[in-house]
Amino acid sequence: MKILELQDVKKTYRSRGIETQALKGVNFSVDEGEFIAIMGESGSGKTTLLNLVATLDQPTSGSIILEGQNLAHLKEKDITAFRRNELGFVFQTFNLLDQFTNRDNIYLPLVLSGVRAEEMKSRLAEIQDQLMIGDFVDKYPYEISGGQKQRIATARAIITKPALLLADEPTGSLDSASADAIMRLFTRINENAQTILMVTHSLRSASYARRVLFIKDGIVFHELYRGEEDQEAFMERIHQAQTVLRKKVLA
Ligand SMILES: Nc1ncnc2c1ncn2[C@@H]1O[C@H](COP(=O)(O)OP(=O)(O)OP(=O)(O)O)[C@@H](O)[C@H]1O
Repeated sequence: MKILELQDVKKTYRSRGIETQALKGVNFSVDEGEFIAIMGESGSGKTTLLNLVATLDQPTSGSIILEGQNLAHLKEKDITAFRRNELGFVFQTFNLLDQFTNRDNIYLPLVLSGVRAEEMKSRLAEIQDQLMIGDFVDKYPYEISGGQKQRIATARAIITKPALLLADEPTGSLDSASADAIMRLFTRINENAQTILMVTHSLRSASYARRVLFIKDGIVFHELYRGEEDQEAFMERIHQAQTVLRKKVLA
């Protein structure tokens, strides 16, 4: 079953009389239960793509079909409900609220959905150790580092058990041990049938995915499936593909 389909998606930004074509016709689909990494150089359109799927912005043309629903045909209130019930996000900016403790930031989406306090506690307990957030979960966001904020933001995104998890550079601010811990957690989430779409610059993080999409100048340029390969072999293949693709562009 397809959870997501993009058909000829284009996005042009217009600001101060300047037009930037960030996406020039993106086509791909995602089956339920996939774990996909999106790679591409800075400015290639990765965040734009994720924001469109996250329903935070609309394409200039083309269709985005999420769980069988064309987003362009949904009313704003249905989109809000959809976002809350089906999607989880980890943004580059984290979007944590400084007036709440980290714990309350993590609980916030559950509070909004009316989940009981006991249930919130037990859900946090399931992920707290792997995210290594126990020591600062009762501090405030302004009291912790960028990498620690990233892990709190990740906890908030996954605590609702979203059908589709969208993550923009979820390991961007982390050392390699913390990055590996997050990627192992993503793998566990994915094994529980949740779908993941993750933007990353990290070869190592990408090698945890089952498929890698390469985006270049606003289009999907290439893709790799992991198949039966182990992570090391897949990482090597992603690296080779990157090198070849870069050369092709320069040639
Ligand atoms: N709000 C905006 N207004 C105008 N142009 C924008 C806006 N957001 C992004 N762009 C432009 O669209 C293009 C794609 O940007 P995007 O942020 O999607 O790239 P990216 O691949 O995520 O880059 P990075 O890896 O650096 O985060 C870039 O040329 C960027 O300058």
